[in-house]
Order: sequence, then C-alpha cells, then structure tokens
Amino acid sequence: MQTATAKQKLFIGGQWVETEQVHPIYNKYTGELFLQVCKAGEREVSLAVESAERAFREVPFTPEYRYTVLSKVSALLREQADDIARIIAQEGGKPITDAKVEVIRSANTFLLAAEEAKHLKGDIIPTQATPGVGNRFIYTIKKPVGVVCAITPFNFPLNLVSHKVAPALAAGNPIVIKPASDTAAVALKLCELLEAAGVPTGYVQCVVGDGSTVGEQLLHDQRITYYTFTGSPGVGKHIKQTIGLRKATLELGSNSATIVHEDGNVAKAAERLAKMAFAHAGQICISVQRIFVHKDVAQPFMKAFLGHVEKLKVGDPLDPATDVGPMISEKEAQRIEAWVNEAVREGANVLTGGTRQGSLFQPTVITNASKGMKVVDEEVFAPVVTVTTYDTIEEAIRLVNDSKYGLQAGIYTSNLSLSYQIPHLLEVGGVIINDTCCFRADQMPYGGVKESGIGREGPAYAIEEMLETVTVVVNLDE
Ligand SMILES: NC(=O)c1ccc[n+]([C@@H]2O[C@H](COP(=O)([O-])OP(=O)(O)OC[C@H]3O[C@@H](n4cnc5c(N)ncnc54)[C@H](O)[C@@H]3O)[C@@H](O)[C@H]2O)c1
Ligand SMILES: O=C[C@H](O)CS(=O)(=O)O
Repeated sequence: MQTATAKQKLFIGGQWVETEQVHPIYNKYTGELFLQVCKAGEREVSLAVESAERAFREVPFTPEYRYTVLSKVSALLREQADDIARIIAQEGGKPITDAKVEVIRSANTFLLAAEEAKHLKGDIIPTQATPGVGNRFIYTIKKPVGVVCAITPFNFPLNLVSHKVAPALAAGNPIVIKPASDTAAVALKLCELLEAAGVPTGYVQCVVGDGSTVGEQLLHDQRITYYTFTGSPGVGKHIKQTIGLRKATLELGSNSATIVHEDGNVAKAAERLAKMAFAHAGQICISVQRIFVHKDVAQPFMKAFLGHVEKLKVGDPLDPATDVGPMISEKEAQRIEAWVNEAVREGANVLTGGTRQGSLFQPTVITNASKGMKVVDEEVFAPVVTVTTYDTIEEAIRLVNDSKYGLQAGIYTSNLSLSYQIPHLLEVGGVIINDTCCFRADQMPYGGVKESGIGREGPAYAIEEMLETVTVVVNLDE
C-alpha cells in the first residue's frame, strides 16, 4: 500500500496499472487525504474483462491449486491483520476493534472457500426404478460459470469482497471486482495478497470508479456471465433489470427487527441490542433497526437498554475504546438527522441521541415511532433504533413482517415451542434465536427475501451458485 501522495494502481491481468485520473480516499474521521486511487476508464474496464475471459479460456486453475492460493491468502490476512485493520478504520471509519474482527473473518472466509475447493462434486442420479430410462447411467458434473463480476459496498470493504472473490476462485471462475470507491484501498490490498499467494494471471482484477460509469460498463459487458452484488436495493433492482438472462446474487438492504419476548432474557437482550444497533454506526445491512418488546418487560428492558446505549463511546475509530465511529460521510449523517427530525415532527420521541457533529451521529433511541415514518419503513443505515411495545406474539410477528425487506430477524425467548415455530412465520432469510438479528457466521447460508435480495452467500452456497450443472447420460447398451 502506498502513501497518500502516491497513486495506488489498479490490478488488471496480473499487472499494476496506472491511470491519469484518481479518486481521493479520505480518512472518514479526520477528513484528511488517506490515499489517491487510480480511476479506471473505459479502456481499463474492457481490459479487465478481456483478461478474465482470456484466463478462463487459456489458464489452468486446478482445484488443488485453488486450495493452495486461497489458504495462503487466509494466512497472509492473519499475518497482516493489524495493518489491514488500520486501512479499514481510516478509509471506512470503522472502529479499529471491529475492523480487526473483519480482517480475521475474511481470513476465515478464504479458508472456508479453500476447503470447499477440495469437495466440488456432481451427483449420481438413480435411474433403476424409472420406466423407459433403460440401461443408462446418469450423473452430473460441475463447471465454473465463467467471468464473475463483483460489485461491493463500503461498509464491510474486505469481508464482503472476500465473500465474492474466494467462492468465485474456489469454483474456478475469474473475477472482476468493482469495490465502493470510498473504501477501495483495502480491496486493492487484497489483490496484493492474492498476487503474493500466486493467483494465476487474469483470475483477479480490480477496477475502481463510479457506479454510473465503471459499474454501468460492467453491467453491459456481455462477456460477463455472473454478477454478485452487495449494496442498496435501488442499485440491486437496476442490476437485475440490466443484465437480462444472466445470473446474479443480490445481497441488499433491510430494516431488520429483534423481538424481546416476555419470557426472554431481558438483561442479555438489552446489552446485546445496545451493541448491535450501533455497531459500525448502524451501517450494517442486518443492523438492529426495529426492536419490539413485550409490554410486560418493556420497563426493565428500556431502563437497562438506555443505560448501555448511554455508555457507548463515540469518536475516533483508531482509538481501541471507541464503540461508534463516524458515518461514511457528513452527507449521510445529515440525511439521518433530517429523518429523525421528521419523525419527531410526526409524533416520535427521541429518548437519547438525535444530535450530530459533522459525520458523527450520536446513538439514537426513538419511541412512539410508527408505520409511515422513514425511520421505520426505510433502511436507516445509521445509529438509530426504534423501540415499540406489543401485547401478543402474533402482533410482534405481524410488525416484523410489515416491511418491504426480509433479511434477518432475532427473538429473545425461553419458549422452545415458539423458537421452533417462529422461523416458519417470519418473512426473512435468517432467524436468530436468543441473539439479535445482527449475527452472521461466515459459513452459514446468508441472504434475504422480498427486497432484501436474491440468492445466498457463505462460501459453500456461493460456490454452488457460481457453478453450472452439466448432466451426462451414458447409454450402456451401445
Ligand atoms: N445484504 C447484504 O449482505 C448487505 C451487506 C452490506 C451492505 N448492504 C447494503 O448496501 C447498502 C450500503 O452500501 P453502499 O451505499 O455502498 O451501496 P450502493 O448500492 O450505493 O453501492 C454499492 C456498489 O454499487 C455500485 N454502483 C452504484 N451504482 C451502480 C450502477 N448503476 N451500476 C453498477 N454498480 C453501481 C457502487 O459504486 C458500489 O460499488 C445498504 O443498502 C446496505 O444494506 C447489504
Ligand atoms: O452489512 C452487512 C454484511 O453482510 C455484514 S457482514 O460482513 O456479513 O457481517
């Protein structure tokens, strides 16, 4: 990684490529210039896809070697975790402790994908009992889909890139990465590690630039067979409409909810919810945005919850004591300030927070919020949570489901029967029992329903989506 005054080059076809135009990346807390990154033009984007396509046709990449490369990247991430975490903290504003967790999770994501590369297999299809099939042996093989394009957001600038690069490579596909420009430094750092680990030429490229230029060009390039996108629902819908019949995985937004039921552990719920509603300043797709608490436990819950929230330390992401850092930009902090003020005008109460200093927004707890308010209906993607009481579990389920989104939901309850039933009733891609909706283990299938997306990530599941199944029928009578 270079210094702020030097230009960080792009990675295309195994070369570090310099361009005229740069994108300045700023330290999101101090506002100082952190790094200048070369911006891809039409030529570099086309070259990136061409390099990937050529690699796919001409460069062998065996499953055994995929394992070697991916596991080496995992080891390098672990070795360099402290330095890489500092990049994430500076360009992304993520508290250093959380940034370090992200790096270690990425190392794990690579290792999980490496292991999967050893186990790619098709199926044997039983035919003996099917009339008319005759003496035929039917089986399937799995082939890589072709050139994959990864388009990623700013909030987990390493692990969400890893969740696309590692499975694509494990499946034998070359990839073109277009990271969010404001946090592109760590994606390019990952390319350095992939190069050091010996990734074959052309299997990884990274081009930086705006969604409206670089992103659009990638969507229209017919040499790309598969898109894996994480980002906002608006861009996700646009991708789906633009790419036609080509396949895509879309990991989009949410206004995720957690229920604190009358028989749940209120003390634990209050502590975890205070952490997970405000982690990374609420800029997590599964961040706790709506809390529904049973009326009988609402008072002790609120007391404990507010106590924890008011202890959160807001400030410099490089300070290990910081819990909540800045938002990605002052513009985003101004947006959420306006949404909170609008909710107050419409009758909501702010119990704590609600104030802004530049891009720092104080952890904010809102009550008396209702449907029709942006802080309830839209994805806040900010350190803001609403708390609403309910009378019956049926009402709580209806409130959780009353959303255009459906990524994950959480419930605190000691009722075994309810724990079993509720995943069948909630309209989400993942249900977390006795923890908040903001939980992800990197190996689990992860993704949403409704406007939260299409498909599942987690190395084993992403690999499956990035493979083509070919059926082979052998007529044994010939
Ligand atoms: N479900 C998940 O797993 C998940 C994870 C993280 C973030 N997110 C979502 O991401 C959003 C926040 O991230 P963001 O602000 O970086 O999202 P964003 O949608 O603004 O940008 C994501 C990426 O899309 C690119 N892009 C924008 N317009 C494009 C276009 N026309 N064509 C092609 N690419 C284009 C951007 O440059 C960026 O690289 C939130 O909605 C959040 O919920 C979802
Ligand atoms: O922002 C949403 C991400 O999916 C979070 S995580 O990296 O998967 O935890």
